Amino acid sequence: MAPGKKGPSRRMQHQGVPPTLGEDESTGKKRKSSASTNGAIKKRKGSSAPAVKAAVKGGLKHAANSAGTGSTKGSFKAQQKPAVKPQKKNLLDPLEDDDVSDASGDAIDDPDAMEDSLGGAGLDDLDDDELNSDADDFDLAPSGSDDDVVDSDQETQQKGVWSEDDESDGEEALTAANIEGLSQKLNREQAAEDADAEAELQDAAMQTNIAAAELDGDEDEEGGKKSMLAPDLQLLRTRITETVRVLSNFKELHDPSRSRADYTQALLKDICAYYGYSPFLAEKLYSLFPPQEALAFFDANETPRPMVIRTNTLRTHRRDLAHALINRGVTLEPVGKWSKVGLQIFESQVPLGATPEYLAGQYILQAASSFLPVMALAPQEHERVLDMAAAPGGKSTHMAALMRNTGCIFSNDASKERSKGLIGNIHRMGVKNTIVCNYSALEFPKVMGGFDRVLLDAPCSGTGVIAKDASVKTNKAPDDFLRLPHLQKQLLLAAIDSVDHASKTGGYIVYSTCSVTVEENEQVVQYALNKRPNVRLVSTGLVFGREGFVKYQSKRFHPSMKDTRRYYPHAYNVDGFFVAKFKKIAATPAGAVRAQGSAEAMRANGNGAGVESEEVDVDDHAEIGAEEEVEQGEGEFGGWDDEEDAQYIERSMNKVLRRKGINPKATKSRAVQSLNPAKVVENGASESGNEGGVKTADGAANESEKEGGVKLVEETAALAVPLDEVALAKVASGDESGVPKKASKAKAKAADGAVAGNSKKEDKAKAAKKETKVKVTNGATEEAVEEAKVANGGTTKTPKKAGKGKRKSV
Ligand SMILES: C[S@@+](CC[C@H](N)C(=O)[O-])C[C@H]1O[C@@H](n2cnc3c(N)ncnc32)[C@H](O)[C@@H]1O
Repeated sequence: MAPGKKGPSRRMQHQGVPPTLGEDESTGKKRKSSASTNGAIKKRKGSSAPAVKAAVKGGLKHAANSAGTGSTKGSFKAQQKPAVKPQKKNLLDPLEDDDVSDASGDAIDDPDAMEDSLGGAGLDDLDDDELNSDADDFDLAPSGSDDDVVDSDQETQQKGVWSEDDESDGEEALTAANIEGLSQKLNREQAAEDADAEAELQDAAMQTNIAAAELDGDEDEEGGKKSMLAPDLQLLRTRITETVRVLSNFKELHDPSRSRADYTQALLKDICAYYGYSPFLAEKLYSLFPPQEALAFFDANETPRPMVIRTNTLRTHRRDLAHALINRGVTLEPVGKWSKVGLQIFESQVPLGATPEYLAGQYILQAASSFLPVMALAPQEHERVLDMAAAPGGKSTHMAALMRNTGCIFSNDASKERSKGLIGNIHRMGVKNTIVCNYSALEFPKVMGGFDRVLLDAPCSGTGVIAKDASVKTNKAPDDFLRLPHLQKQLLLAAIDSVDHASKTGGYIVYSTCSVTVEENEQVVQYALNKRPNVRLVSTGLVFGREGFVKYQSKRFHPSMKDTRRYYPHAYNVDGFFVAKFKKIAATPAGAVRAQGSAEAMRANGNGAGVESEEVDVDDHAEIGAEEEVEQGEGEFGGWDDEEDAQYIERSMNKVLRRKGINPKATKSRAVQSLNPAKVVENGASESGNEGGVKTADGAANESEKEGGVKLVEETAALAVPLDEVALAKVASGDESGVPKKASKAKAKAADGAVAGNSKKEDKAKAAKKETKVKVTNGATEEAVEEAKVANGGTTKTPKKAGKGKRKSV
């Protein structure tokens, strides 16, 4: 629903049985939303709130502004009510509805909740159970403040009851002789009041009309007055639609006095006002689509995606689960032919996060788009698989089901807190082939390598899930789209380097985000292709989704980028998502790994925690890598290069500043420095973790970058728990297949996720690491950095100079 529109609570609406989620874009928009979930409710609440707040605030400003523009004090006060109140009520009522309907108390597992269409699948399809199928089958105010507003309200009331006129009237004795006269007088006064009220209403309406006229693109003559008027959402909408219409057929329809840029500028302004986006993000998202489609995208972000559950085929069959839930009064349908385990929920009498079936682990609440990366990865039975950023476990548990609890999954997440949810889901869902670890994924493959497949469901900006988290509309800044991609690139290289190219069954890496920006998707993939020529993009095998960009603005990507897949809420009624699948065709050269500090770290560490030579055959890689390095020539092939990245980041920052009319050189001292990429590296996406810099779409955000570096780095250090201290969910089953020797030794310690005692050596190293990292963040010298590196086994990021020295000594 567009902001400001009033309607019955979504929960109250009977949805009937809409077509199922699917692959057909053309049908994607026909479906109405389904039963609310907590997630969906929160999302809707969140998505309306900024616009509502803005509108209400705007309304107050509007009223106050009238006072500042010539109204008498009295009339200003009297005007406020009609000008503000109706709109306030209109806008807030739906939120109240939502609050009431928020009682269902579910949505625990995956913050994702979704929708889409592919038509056709009915309950008859329920026996297409994934258990029996192949994983690959998937197919204010100038003069007035708020206080003034309150005062004026009170004064208006007083005048009505205790004005001098009233007092004298009240004292005049009521007699038979004067009763008629007094009555007439009262009538006259009443009529005068009514006329005043009417005039005020008209005045208020006229002001709205003034706003409307201004919406037509007229320049604001009174400087600032325009922005203080309440936005008339209906008029805004009309103007947005009209501007889009002109932009879609510019040649024929445009006013010759206005350029395309003028229209676009005006449209973006309206989009920000109507939907509540920051100008920066509105432009970024708008630029992904033609105007008409951009509008559909922004609209789709105002509506929650349908709720979907994924059947846990380790515990039940979809048909059985469907029947059990139908018996509890749940209206559902298969999600679409593309999934054999998804059920779309249209209505539920029971909280879906607390049914006996849920508690028994028969399903997980999971957005449809979250199925896709796992389907693309297609893990096979008996394989060794790494889920690099796994919490809260929606994808790990899906992988376990596809692998029928065989082989071994390493489910890693840098957030200890979120890892608890991951462990909970693993236990609830009867997953027994999974080891939970708590590293920054940047530490891989130092921690362990040689995997058959790796999933990197990367921390991202969340621009694909705005319907779920409306704060994304305003809380993203340009540097987020530098910092996050920087981290994502590093993580992706680590993912590639963790895969065994010689795997008999695999050798695949899937990279996914719930973001739609090019910076976090195609650019990251392209970076990996540049830095790791030993990987190729391959088909995801997913039956729907748009091709990734090969061209975007002035950027050109490798033609194989067509193999990647983009998902949009307006196109498929699923969360915005991106999926890329790589095949590793040769070992990563040692030089490249060394450039990341991994191989180097391994040696300095005497072969890092949990690493067994047969699992990561460093020497083997080194040998093959050396050959390849000769073939490819030095410098063409390597790990990430912070200096190079820093230059890209600075160039990008300068561009942004120039676009804003700021001279980057002139601002070097402040604006640029405040966004200094070096600072970003120190504070965030660096060293053994990205934690300081990472905000994840689903709330895994580590806000500590705002809280100061010390806390952040302490957390970072604490997160780097060696594998021996890891929660070994697998232990519960006694199954040790695929567990490295060191890891399996520690199993008893970690069965319940508790961290058992460390060896003294590890404690010392950790303490030194923590201490030194704090120093570094506080502006430590190169020596301290170097010292940190030594204490840390070489993993701390070192200034290039120091780094070189260290490398020489290796
Ligand atoms: C998109 S969420 C993952 C969702 C998960 N794959 C699922 O399906 O349930 C991203 C995760 O990355 C984690 N994360 C952030 N930085 C990380 C890092 N450097 N290493 C590993 N995990 C990281 C966050 O804690 C968050 O849980």
